[in-house]
Amino acid sequence: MLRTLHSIPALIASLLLVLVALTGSVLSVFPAFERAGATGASGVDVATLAGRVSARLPGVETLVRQPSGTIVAYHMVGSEQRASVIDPASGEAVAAYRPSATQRWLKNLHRKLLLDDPGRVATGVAAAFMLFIVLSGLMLFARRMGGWKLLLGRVRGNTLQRLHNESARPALAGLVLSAATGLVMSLATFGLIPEGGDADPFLDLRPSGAARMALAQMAVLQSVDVSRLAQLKLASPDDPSDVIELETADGAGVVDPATGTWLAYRALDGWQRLHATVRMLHTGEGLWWLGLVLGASSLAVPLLAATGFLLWLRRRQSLPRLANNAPRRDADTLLLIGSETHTTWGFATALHAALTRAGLRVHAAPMNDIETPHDGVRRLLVLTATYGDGEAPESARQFLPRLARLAAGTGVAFAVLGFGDRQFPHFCGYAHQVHDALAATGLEALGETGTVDRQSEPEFRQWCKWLGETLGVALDIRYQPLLPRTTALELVSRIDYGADPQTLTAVLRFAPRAPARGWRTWLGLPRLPKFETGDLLGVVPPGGASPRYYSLVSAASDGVAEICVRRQPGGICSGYLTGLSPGAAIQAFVRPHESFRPAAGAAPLILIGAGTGIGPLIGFIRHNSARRPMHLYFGARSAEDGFLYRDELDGLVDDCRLRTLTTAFSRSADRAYVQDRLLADAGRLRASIVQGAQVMVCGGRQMAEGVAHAWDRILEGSGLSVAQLRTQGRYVEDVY
Ligand SMILES: Cc1cc2nc3c(=O)[nH]c(=O)nc-3n(C[C@H](O)[C@H](O)[C@H](O)COP(=O)(O)O)c2cc1C
Repeated sequence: MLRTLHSIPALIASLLLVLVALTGSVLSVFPAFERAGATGASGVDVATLAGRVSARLPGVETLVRQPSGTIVAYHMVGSEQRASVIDPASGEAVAAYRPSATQRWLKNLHRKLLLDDPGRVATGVAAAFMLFIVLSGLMLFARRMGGWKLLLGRVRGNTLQRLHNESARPALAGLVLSAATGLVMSLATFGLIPEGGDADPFLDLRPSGAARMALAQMAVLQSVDVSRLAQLKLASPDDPSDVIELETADGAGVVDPATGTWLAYRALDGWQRLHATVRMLHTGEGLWWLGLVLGASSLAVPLLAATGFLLWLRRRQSLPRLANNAPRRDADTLLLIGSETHTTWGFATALHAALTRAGLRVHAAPMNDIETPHDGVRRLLVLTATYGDGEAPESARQFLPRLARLAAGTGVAFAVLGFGDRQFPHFCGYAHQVHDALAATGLEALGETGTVDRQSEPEFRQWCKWLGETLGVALDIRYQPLLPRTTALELVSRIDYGADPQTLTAVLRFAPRAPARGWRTWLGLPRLPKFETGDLLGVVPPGGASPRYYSLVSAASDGVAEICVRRQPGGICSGYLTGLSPGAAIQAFVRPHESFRPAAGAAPLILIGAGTGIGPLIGFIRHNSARRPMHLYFGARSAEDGFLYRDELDGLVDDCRLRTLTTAFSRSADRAYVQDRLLADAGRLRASIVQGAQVMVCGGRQMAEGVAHAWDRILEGSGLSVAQLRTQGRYVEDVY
């Protein structure tokens, strides 16, 4: 709900917001410029200034201090009124005062869209929208990050999500301030909040005598520093009954020209002070640096509007259209889905179709729509993703609070399948919470919570198989992940490792397949898709339905797509790839894997891999032209069997791209695993981590679990843990 509310106004108001924000950004620069050009008047009191100016400009009527500090005198020359910029040190007019026409035009555009009241209303509404969007966006962002305390943590998600959130974060405070102060100013314009200063005007005040005191001698004027001056209107020389009017940052009053003392004075009331402060905070007039900060924040608005719109569009497009969704009242099975970026819906759709084909009446709905199941419901199936720090995704946010209010169910069995990512400390944490909460209401659990890591299709199928067996129905799952457009790649070289042809490992290098002829060849096309080392190459074997993913060793800038593939017994895709000869072509696509990249900076990298897991790690080392300290722990069967990239690694050590290479061979006399090598180097590794090192692990799940366990031992007593490092993005894995 919040998300929808958050997107729709963003869509409607985005153009208006962008216009108001951009004009605000440009306007924010003026106070800084004016401030730079203003002649300083610090330490001078108003009496001295007025004395100096009246000596130099006998026809002076009014002195005005601009928020930038510039003093402007309005004075008569003959019968003509002029405005001049004054040098406070001498009282001399140094230039004619000409306010910028561009600035005035921009202000009109910013405040009222060059219209009158309708424009003012529109910009007022825009300010209110902006405030709403920024505050609701902030709440969503905090939830996604796992709480307010983690607001400054590492932003995760795809490129678009990260671009949106990372550009929003530094701009948020500035945008809240701009929008809130803009809103207050608009409300005041339309009289919806008081402006203050309602007291009666000063009327009929007369000088106490005919003789006038010299301005420089007047006590009241002496007591006001020029930096507090707003306006000083002098008494007319031709009218003996005229008085002096003085407005300062603190109040306004009338000064007796005969004595230089107050005839009347009134300090600003609370509302006037509030509006003065709000105006200063909004415009930066009088606080130029804040103006620049707010202007810079507003620059983020077009980017946020564009990325927010694209994210909203993506979410809409990925919403499923469920065929044959049974009405809730007829259903015997409830299928509840907790999802944020909708991939879980793809799995739910396949399960829904299979259960329906098996003869069940299935009603699928977002988890937030939970209601007390009616009498005909026999089973409740929950498929949910996890976000933040083990928390609910958007469409499940209301689930647990609502469940707590529902009547305890009977005769309903339930099963929960979690979708998550093992790289997060609370893998499928929310699914586990849901399981426990359902069990606590007295429902019967069909089994333990199932989990699916990174949308793994085999793991999903395995759970469905278990579910089918448990329910006693045959489930024919026809899950079809939506595949991106594929590119034809041609195998240009291969190097084989391993003694046993059944389990050999091949390093395969592909280049984009050039069309036989045509304009694309002339233009130097085709090209490789964009990818970085560590991204995944998705390959669909001929006749296969779903892709297998291989970590990319190379980056697109290397001109080839290089992967390491181990032939798995019975593996369709690995068998297909390791059976290719140079010249053969495959269809492939790239899936970014942004969380598996070396962090920016020069901190050491500790790379740990076994078997084909060395692939992306050697890719990072190859690209280490800055000679950042990199240490590789590599595990294989033996120096003769499975020691991938052996010669190249020696070269990389000589070249200092790789500082240290530590090997662990599981089938040699000195039998060891990478974990053993890590534990042997515990002291050095702990020191490295304390200095900010990042750990990158790539390989099979068992190895990764053993390595994480070893690291927890290594970090004992350091005040750090693998879980903490993961949250900081300093312990990342590519596990299969
Ligand atoms: C910002 C963010 C936070 C995440 N937090 C977790 C987490 O704490 N635990 C977990 O197992 N998975 C986490 N994930 C992974 C998602 O749960 C996983 O990708 C899931 O398949 C997404 O499903 P959906 O597309 O239906 O929302 C997170 C993903 C993102 C983008």
